[in-house]
Amino acid sequence: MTQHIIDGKQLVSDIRGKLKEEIDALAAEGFRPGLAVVLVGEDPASAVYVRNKAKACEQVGIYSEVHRLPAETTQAELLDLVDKLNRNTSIHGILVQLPLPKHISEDAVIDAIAVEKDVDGFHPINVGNLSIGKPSLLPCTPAGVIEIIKRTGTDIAGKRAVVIGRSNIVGKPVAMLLLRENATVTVCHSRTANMKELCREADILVVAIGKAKFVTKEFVKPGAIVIDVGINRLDDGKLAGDVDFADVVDIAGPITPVPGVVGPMTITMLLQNTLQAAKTLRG
Ligand SMILES: Nc1nc(=O)c2c([nH]1)NC[C@@H]1CN(c3ccc(C(=O)N[C@@H](CCC(=O)O)C(=O)O)cc3)C=[N+]21
Repeated sequence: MTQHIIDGKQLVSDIRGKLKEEIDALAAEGFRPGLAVVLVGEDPASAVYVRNKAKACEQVGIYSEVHRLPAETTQAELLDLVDKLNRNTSIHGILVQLPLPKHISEDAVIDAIAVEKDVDGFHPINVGNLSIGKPSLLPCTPAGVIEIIKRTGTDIAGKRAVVIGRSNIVGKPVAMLLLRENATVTVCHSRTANMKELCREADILVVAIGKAKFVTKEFVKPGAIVIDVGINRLDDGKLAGDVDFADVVDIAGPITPVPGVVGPMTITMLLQNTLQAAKTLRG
């Protein structure tokens, strides 16, 4: 019984295939979307993601450039680069990889990115537009989560959705997007009482808490959709999600394994955002 395990490869290749068609059509008109990725310092995990992003861009025909800056880069130097990228007309998306070294204010850097080029959807204007239901660039992981749920064939409207985690980059925006799809949304966090009982009410359970194998079968209603956003490196070097997959897989409905679905979908949504930004900026 594995047909309810969501196939990330299939999902991602479907969407990237459609993006490529659209990008090829733009190329025929002499226009090419461009993404700039900025990496400050030497975090090895970040280096892997940045390489994956560049590879994905190449796959669909998006121009990409990676700016690797030393860990000692000052905030002023980084802001100067962001300013140049804001004014560079062949760049339509700017992603500054987080976290940044402690001497640089992430807020200051995010605020400096042109709203139209903010393909992470982290700028306060994009966050605000999401929350009041106006068009905006959506944060990639949350947008990917909604896309995954929709592609299971589920009608989100009227469903009970529970999100575990309330971060600005995943939990809160996922809750906003589920609300926009007319789910009834509950957000759980470290101070939530009766978390298992609340989660067991969920038709859709999204887990972004950052604790390996936190969610066991006592959290899951039989047949519920389980989306695991966690990526935790275990002592043995393997990756594990926030969901104890082996424990939950037999009781859950459609479920995402880690690695394989949410991560690659995040990158796919980054490609989609870059295309969207490019079309907007082109006018
Ligand atoms: N400004 C900014 N935007 C981000 O979107 C951003 C960021 N900073 N900082 C770091 C996190 C992390 N992140 C991932 C994206 C894809 C995978 C991914 O594709 N993971 C593969 C496995 C990769 C592996 O083997 O390590 C998977 O889950 O199947 C993982 C993590 C984006 N992030």
